[in-house]
Amino acid sequence: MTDRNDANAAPVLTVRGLKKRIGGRDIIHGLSFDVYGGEVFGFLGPNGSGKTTTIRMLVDLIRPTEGQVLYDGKDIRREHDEALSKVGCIVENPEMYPYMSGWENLEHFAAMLPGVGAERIAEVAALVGLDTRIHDKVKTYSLGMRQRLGIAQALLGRPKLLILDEPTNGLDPQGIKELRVFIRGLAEQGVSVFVSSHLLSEIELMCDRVGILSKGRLLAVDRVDKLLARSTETVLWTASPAERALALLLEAGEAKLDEAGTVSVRMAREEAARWNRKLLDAGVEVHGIEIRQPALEDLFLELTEGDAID
Ligand SMILES: Nc1ncnc2c1ncn2[C@@H]1O[C@H](COP(=O)(O)OP(=O)(O)OP(=O)(O)O)[C@@H](O)[C@H]1O
Repeated sequence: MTDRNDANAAPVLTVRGLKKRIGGRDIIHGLSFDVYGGEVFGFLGPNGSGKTTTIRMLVDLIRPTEGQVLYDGKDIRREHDEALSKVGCIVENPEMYPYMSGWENLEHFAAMLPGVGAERIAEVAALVGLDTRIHDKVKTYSLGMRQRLGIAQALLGRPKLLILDEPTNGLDPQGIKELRVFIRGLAEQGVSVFVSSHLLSEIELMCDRVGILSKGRLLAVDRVDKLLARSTETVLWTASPAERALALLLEAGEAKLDEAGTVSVRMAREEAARWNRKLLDAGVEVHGIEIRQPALEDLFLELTEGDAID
């Protein structure tokens, strides 16, 4: 994994000051970020945070109120066709004809793209692992296969960036795993992927960087490991009397006592020894300490707390 702060890395997608106002209400409040060549960028936010609205602006389905979207330096307003030729996108469920075969569906879309013929259709079918079933009718495909056919369609025009809106929706864990492997494979071949999700855990493992969206604002954009370094560990004490341990640890932070009698509190690993001594000095018997690594999910939930119910 390369460090995307490298000044020489060229962005495939550049977004600057992107805003959307609908019906007098600001939905998107000025997003700015870049997606670089060959990286997988996760666009994360709870339901209703504005992911789909943003993606619609990125692919020119709706017009931004303000701001700029550039693909490979080409502005989607001023150099519309050239800019959009760099991007393949699946927003929600792609339209497929169930009574036609996968191949016929791809042929249908290829007809709109100059220079895309049978050879490229065979290539994308193989790329998404549908080569053995490509001549079967789409109505016989599983959801995962339909999804892959949608991706094949988006890849027909050899885009530099693939945009996927909530691609894990409706997939079982095996399907999610396959999608992850596939997306990483695409990135390794130099195709950048922008993938949105409301469930961090499902895409954390496939992304180089993530942007966390809440109420139309990007709260953080960084590499997964750097985001993790920002969050603190949780320390769990099994001690008795547990209530006494809780009372003391409440001085350290928002300590909680669970039904099993374990007191948990978020604190840096280095702090744990000092607080443990305090417990012992106060006559609390400590039976065990566990330091739990922060999960990106915790940081995500913390940053976006309360967002989904707004
Ligand atoms: N055409 C519209 N008119 C009015 N409000 C809209 C419109 N489109 C989106 N919104 C509002 O903008 C906010 C963001 O919606 P959006 O669909 O972009 O969120 P999302 O993050 O994609 O969520 P979800 O995953 O639920 O689709 C929501 O509060 C939604 O109600």
